[in-house]
Amino acid sequence: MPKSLNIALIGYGKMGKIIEDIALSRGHHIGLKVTTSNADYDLNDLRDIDVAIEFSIPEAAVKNIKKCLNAGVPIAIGTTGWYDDIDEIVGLTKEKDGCILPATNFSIGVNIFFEINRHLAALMAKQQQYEAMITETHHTQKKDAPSGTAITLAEGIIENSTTKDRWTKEVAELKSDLAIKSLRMEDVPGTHEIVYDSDIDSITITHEAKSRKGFGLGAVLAAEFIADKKGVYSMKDVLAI
Ligand SMILES: NC(=O)C1=CN([C@@H]2O[C@H](COP(=O)(O)OP(=O)(O)OC[C@H]3O[C@@H](n4cnc5c(N)ncnc54)[C@H](OP(=O)(O)O)[C@@H]3O)[C@@H](O)[C@H]2O)C=CC1
Ligand SMILES: O=C(O)C1=N[C@H](C(=O)O)C[C@H](O)C1
Repeated sequence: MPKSLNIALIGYGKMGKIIEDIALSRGHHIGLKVTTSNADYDLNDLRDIDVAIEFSIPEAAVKNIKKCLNAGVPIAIGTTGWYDDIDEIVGLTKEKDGCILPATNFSIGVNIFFEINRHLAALMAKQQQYEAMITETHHTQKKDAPSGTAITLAEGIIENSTTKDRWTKEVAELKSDLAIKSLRMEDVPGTHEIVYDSDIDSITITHEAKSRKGFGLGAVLAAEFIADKKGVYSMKDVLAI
């Protein structure tokens, strides 16, 4: 068992509640829960906190991350849809000698899927008869589209591709565009599919979350990993992949 931690759950919705159960089952304590009712919490509320786990809303994530950095509390960040500000947050982390671990997806399976995606994209770089497309499907309450995971998958393809140089929503207008299609359906925790299609055949790889438990477990593993660290980490560090 890891050292028992006093954890702040910043965002206590669908994910926050699952993370609470997993954290308690691993011997941790929840010292602070933040929702809209106490979103104005301050540095004093973070005083005895060992590590924070942030699963809130895209508009609130940056403010929450800054509060943790100013309080010297390491933070694992699950919220998606705020990544335009990542450079500022990485800069602030260095300036404050703080610790962050952002992940568009904390599940172990998805992080293995990210590696498979990069490898497949590198193989496909020489096979230009195949056209790539990403589809993500999520529950109807999801606020952002495309999903953070789909954007990470797209970045993995673009880095390894000789033809794709940007991702686009829904349709590829140019040959150099990689389309991400977003579907919303009742109760789907998160499914990501990449299709390489040609006139002759198609290759599809899919990750389908059966519940939110995998995201929650990964977030707690990440919090345990960063609790005594400084710097900028990813799930690759946690899983040593
Ligand atoms: N990285 C990953 O592995 C995963 C990421 N996510 C992402 O995590 C985020 C949260 O998902 P989910 O739990 O499903 O969402 P929910 O809508 O179920 O929960 C959001 C929570 O954030 C709270 N909140 C709202 N405003 C603030 C604020 N200013 N400060 C702190 N908390 C606030 C809400 O409060 P109230 O209860 O009062 O409304 C609620 O408790 C999303 O961005 C989602 O995309 C989701 C799953 C996995
Ligand atoms: O909002 C969600 O639910 C999820 N969000 C993350 C994302 O945007 O990729 C991760 C997961 O797919 C569930």
